[in-house]
Amino acid sequence: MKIAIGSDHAGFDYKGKIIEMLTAAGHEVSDFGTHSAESVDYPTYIAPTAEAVARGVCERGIVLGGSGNGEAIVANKIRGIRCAVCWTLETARLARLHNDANVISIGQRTVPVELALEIVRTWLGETFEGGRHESRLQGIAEVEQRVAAGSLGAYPAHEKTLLIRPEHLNQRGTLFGGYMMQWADDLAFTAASLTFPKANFVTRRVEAFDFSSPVQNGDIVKLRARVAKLGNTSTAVEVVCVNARTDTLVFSTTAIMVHLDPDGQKAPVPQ
Ligand SMILES: O=C(CO)[C@H](O)[C@H](O)COP(=O)(O)O
Repeated sequence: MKIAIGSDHAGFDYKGKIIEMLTAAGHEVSDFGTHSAESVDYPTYIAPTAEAVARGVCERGIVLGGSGNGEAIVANKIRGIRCAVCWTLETARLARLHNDANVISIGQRTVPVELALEIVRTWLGETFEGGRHESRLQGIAEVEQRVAAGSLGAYPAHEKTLLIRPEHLNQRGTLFGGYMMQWADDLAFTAASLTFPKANFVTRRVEAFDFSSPVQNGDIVKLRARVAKLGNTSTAVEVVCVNARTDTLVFSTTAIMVHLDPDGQKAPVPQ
């Protein structure tokens, strides 16, 4: 079986031991890191591990950390992933029988190594029971679909894709940040206004713009804005910009949009 595995520093030791065991048993293991016990942030390694399973590149995934909780949280953000935290043989068994978990998460600081290895063997050895659990998995899939469609959970995202042309460049030949600031403010306004159509928003402020990677002529950038929080008279809109050619973050910021009544006074955001 093709198995994806990933951990942070706190799960690094068990990751190596699990890889050894799986390889010896004839499985093909893709190791998504981390590659040392140096402290790292687990989403960097867990998201690609879970993604490999979601995309069908690997059939199953194993994620590890200190407790395994944060790792499971990350994995479960990826559409199509059902990740269960396992700390006993029973939780490993049920992860398959009831949840058809395609990823499991183990906390290296919570279980002895022999038990961790047995958890993996148990989970791999069991089969989904089906029956009454089928409709529950169907329910999970429907929740995912509604979240993706924006009808459940967070406020919907609004996107804008831009091709960077020569007229957008500064004297150094990279994107002039002022254009980006205008596009970000426009999109934040659009996202707030489409989320609360009865409101009359103006921008109160936009938090720091920290351009973490330059944008070149011919690059394609994607801006995404989403209402993150609703206050009484204002909303906070998250804006994220990614260079779609290089898949790197260009910046992320938050815009505060205030609703004004017909007299130009701050007023509760109408819903
Ligand atoms: O399990 C985890 C997340 O749920 C992490 O591995 C854990 O939080 C890492 O902690 P530290 O930075 O103190 O080593």
